[in-house]
Amino acid sequence: MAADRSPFIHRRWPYYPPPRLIFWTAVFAALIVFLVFHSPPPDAPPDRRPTAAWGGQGWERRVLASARPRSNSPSHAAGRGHLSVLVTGAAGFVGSHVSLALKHRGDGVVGLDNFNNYYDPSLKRARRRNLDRAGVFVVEGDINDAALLSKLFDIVAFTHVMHLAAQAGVRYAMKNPASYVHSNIAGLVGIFEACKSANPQPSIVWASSSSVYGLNSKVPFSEKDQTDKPASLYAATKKAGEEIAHTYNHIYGLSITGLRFFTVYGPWGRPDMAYYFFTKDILKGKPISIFEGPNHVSVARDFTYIDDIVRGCVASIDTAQESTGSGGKKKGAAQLRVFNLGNTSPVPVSKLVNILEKLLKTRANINVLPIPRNGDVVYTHANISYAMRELHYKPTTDLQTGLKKFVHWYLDFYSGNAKWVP
Ligand SMILES: O=C(O)[C@H]1O[C@H](OP(=O)(O)OP(=O)(O)OC[C@H]2O[C@@H](n3ccc(=O)[nH]c3=O)[C@H](O)[C@@H]2O)[C@H](O)[C@@H](O)[C@H]1O
Repeated sequence: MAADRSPFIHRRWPYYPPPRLIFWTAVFAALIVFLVFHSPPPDAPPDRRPTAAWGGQGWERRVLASARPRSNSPSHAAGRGHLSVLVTGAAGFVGSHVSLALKHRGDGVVGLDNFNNYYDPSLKRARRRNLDRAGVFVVEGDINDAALLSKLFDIVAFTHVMHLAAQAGVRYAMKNPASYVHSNIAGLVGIFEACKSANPQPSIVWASSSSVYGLNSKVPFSEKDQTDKPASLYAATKKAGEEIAHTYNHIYGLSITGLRFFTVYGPWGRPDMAYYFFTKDILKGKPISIFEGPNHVSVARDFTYIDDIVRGCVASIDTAQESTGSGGKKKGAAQLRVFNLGNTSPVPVSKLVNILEKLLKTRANINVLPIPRNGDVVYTHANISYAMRELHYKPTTDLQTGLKKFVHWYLDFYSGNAKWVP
């Protein structure tokens, strides 16, 4: 009888299933386990689902280890408690330097960066290797990913957020305006949203820009001056960021410090900036353009060396008061500050090129062109008395000294020998 041949009847326990059944059951179980551990949290909206780049137990362990401050950190010794800082844009120029400075003095640091290709991402990856070696884990993700930010704040009670991720570059805003809105407006709001909901709320220090002074002609630029004439979309998004900061401070009690950086340069810098691509082009014998203002006025910048900027950033963290809200509710007035971080010593771009020529021992092939109408301003000069008073900020590196360090790094880096020299 066919029924008698069936393996499933007339059997008594203990029952030993055939090997093929065991195999398929195991495959099925493994599939279920995989789906459970890789599916998004049920409340995550579909467009905010975690990507393969973050999540999982191993990832969380790395975040936690990176966020842990050293028990004998100077911040703790100075009575500021243990600091755990989320640094956005950590694989960027300023972000990588600030992350290392904080880590070296014993603070916990977690980096966040989307490694976009605005400029050569291999430079960002090289910076990330430096950070890895120092024990800073850089999460690969976007500041617009609300689920990722909320996850990071679930895992770590960050005391501070150093928000340096942005779409940089004044002239590129003509080519890709949407990227400025995405990063500098939507991304900033995303960061403030995550911070206001966090419990405890962190204090925030973020990068504004000297470009907010726009078409102002009164120099040096003071934080008290009006900033309602931005000359580029980049400047307009940074100015908008300052206003948005006011709103989040006012409604939610977030402690927020904005830093107006003045043309930051140095080792591990940004290849889209003039000093960097002038170096590259001079070495290649390619012509470079030096812009000049109306009536042949020299275009000049208050070039500021990276180490001075890092000291200003760290001092901003150390003097930031705590946010006053919790669970999205304000409990009292909170600190709101804006500082100029410049060098207070503007240098014409033609002088910068002279210094590079001497350092590179190569004559530049120069075209002098009228300044294009694409967002550039003729002159920047920071008044830094407020930062000197509140942050004890005091820039110490002149352009000659700073460019020497940059050129030294540049030659090493592109011959494959660059080591991190803080
Ligand atoms: O302080 C800021 O907030 C900004 O600083 C930086 O902007 P900028 O000061 O414009 O720097 P950068 O492009 O290096 O041009 C330097 C000089 O070279 C001149 N310049 C430029 C290109 C060229 O081909 N020729 C030339 O003369 C040019 O006219 C200018 O005078 C950051 O990029 C920006 O992200 C933002 O942080």
